[in-house]
Amino acid sequence: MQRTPIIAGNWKMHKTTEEAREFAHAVRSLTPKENMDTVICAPFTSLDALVQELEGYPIAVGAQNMHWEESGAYTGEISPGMLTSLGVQYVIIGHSERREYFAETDETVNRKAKAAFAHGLTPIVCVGENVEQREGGKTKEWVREQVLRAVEGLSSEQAKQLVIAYEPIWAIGTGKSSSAEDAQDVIAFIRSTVEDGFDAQVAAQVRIQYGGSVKPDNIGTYMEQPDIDGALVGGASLTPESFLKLLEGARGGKK
Ligand SMILES: O=C[C@H](O)COP(=O)(O)O
Repeated sequence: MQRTPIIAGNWKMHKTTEEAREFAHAVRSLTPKENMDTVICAPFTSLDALVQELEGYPIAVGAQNMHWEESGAYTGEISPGMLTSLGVQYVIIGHSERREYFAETDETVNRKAKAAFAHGLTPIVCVGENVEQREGGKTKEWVREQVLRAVEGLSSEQAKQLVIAYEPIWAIGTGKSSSAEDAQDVIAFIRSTVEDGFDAQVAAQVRIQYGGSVKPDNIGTYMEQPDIDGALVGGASLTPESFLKLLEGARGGKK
């Protein structure tokens, strides 16, 4: 099964709208078109500008969160329909920073994943263990639970289109990336978990990224792994130079 690799930048809480426009100008015509999905997940305030600046170029735009309801008394929240009306195509759901600082739970992740599909958005669902869980040998047990709770109630057709990002929390923003072999091991396990939740066909199609201190000089080693279909990248996605080098490095790893 040939899966299209997907590289997504997650800008987190970085860049004004003007800075986002400048970035888009710098990268749009240089981004490789063939056989790779490229996404920038930006703060809400830059989404509209990015969609406009990147129209006709091979870079899709994603949000970093959303609410699951269509509308209502949820001060400060953004609905799925608000995102699609801008032309946003992806949404990160359940990033560990949202789970840690903003009370995101497996239940809200599941609601958001369903809402994303109901609106034609592709969810990038994040899972991953913390350092205590890793050291206690609990990584697989933990991510299995996160994955199964996230996909509960999705149809097989939806699950096939899902993107899962495996991001060990201890590797995020620390410079301590997981080895490519360790990441492959957990990601193959996540794929078998999807098979348990659905079937082998769904598991063969779901795309699973690695995230956590991915840089231009190590992305190729992840992309060489059979079950790793891309990366969710924070810090190294913030400058046009580094972002373009990531894409180059990713292409080199997936021949
Ligand atoms: O969403 C991205 C991850 O949190 C990874 O961030 P990082 O590449 O800065 O380690």
